[in-house]
Amino acid sequence: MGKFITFEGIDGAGKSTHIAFVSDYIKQRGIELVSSREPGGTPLGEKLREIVLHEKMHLETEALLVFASRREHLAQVIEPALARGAWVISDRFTDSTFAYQGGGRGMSLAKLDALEQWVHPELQPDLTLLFDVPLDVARARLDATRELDKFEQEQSDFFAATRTEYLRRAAEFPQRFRVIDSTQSIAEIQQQIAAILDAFF
Ligand SMILES: Nc1ncnc2c1ncn2[C@@H]1O[C@H](COP(=O)(O)OP(=O)(O)OP(=O)(O)O)[C@@H](O)[C@H]1O
Ligand SMILES: Cc1cn([C@H]2C[C@H](O)[C@@H](COP(=O)(O)O)O2)c(=O)[nH]c1=O
Repeated sequence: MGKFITFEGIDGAGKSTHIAFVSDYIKQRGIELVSSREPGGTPLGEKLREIVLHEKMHLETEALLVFASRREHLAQVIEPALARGAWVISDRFTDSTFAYQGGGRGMSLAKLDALEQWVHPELQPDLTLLFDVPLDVARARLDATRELDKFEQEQSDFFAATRTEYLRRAAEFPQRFRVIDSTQSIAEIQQQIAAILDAFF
């Protein structure tokens, strides 16, 4: 069985910046690696991603769509890869749903727990890297770089609640979460990630 590593954080925290570094670090060990993302990761999931990131909808519709994308992602990509011994890294997974739809939008965590139990009762990431930054730092990074999607246009109270839920989950599941202070330089963060991975191999 392979290992499953997830990347999490509020928009602009910097998680995508470090995926190539982690990918290279793992591949250097001769390990087969599958790199993916959510929502998305499959042709159907990418169509759902477009809808989730750009259409307004009821918060529970949003949660159901991200879990639908995840079900397909698990069936088509994650589970077969892990079963053949490959490692999988995913830019976001279920912690994002708890943080964004639960924390940010205020959806019942009990309903999200039920969806998680339905969609992946057995599977949890082996390691979750949570990139944590104050909201103003994340916002400044996003404003400097790109056109903002539906979530990125949310106000600071949404991201404050999202970040709080992430940190709550990190405290709840300390065995798999590693919280990275993402205000550090990219080089410092990579050093920290390398130490985390060295301990994990
Ligand atoms: N530690 C850092 N110091 C300075 N700038 C950074 C740092 N990390 C990332 N950035 C810059 O911030 C911007 C956003 O980074 P990135 O796209 O990795 O964020 P993200 O958390 O993946 O966002 P999203 O979830 O919205 O995709 C990029 O321009 C990136 O170069
Ligand atoms: C998996 C997942 C994602 N989201 C949100 C979080 C982000 O704003 C976008 C994905 O964009 P990224 O820049 O590629 O990280 O989708 C969500 O609200 N719920 C989820 O479960």
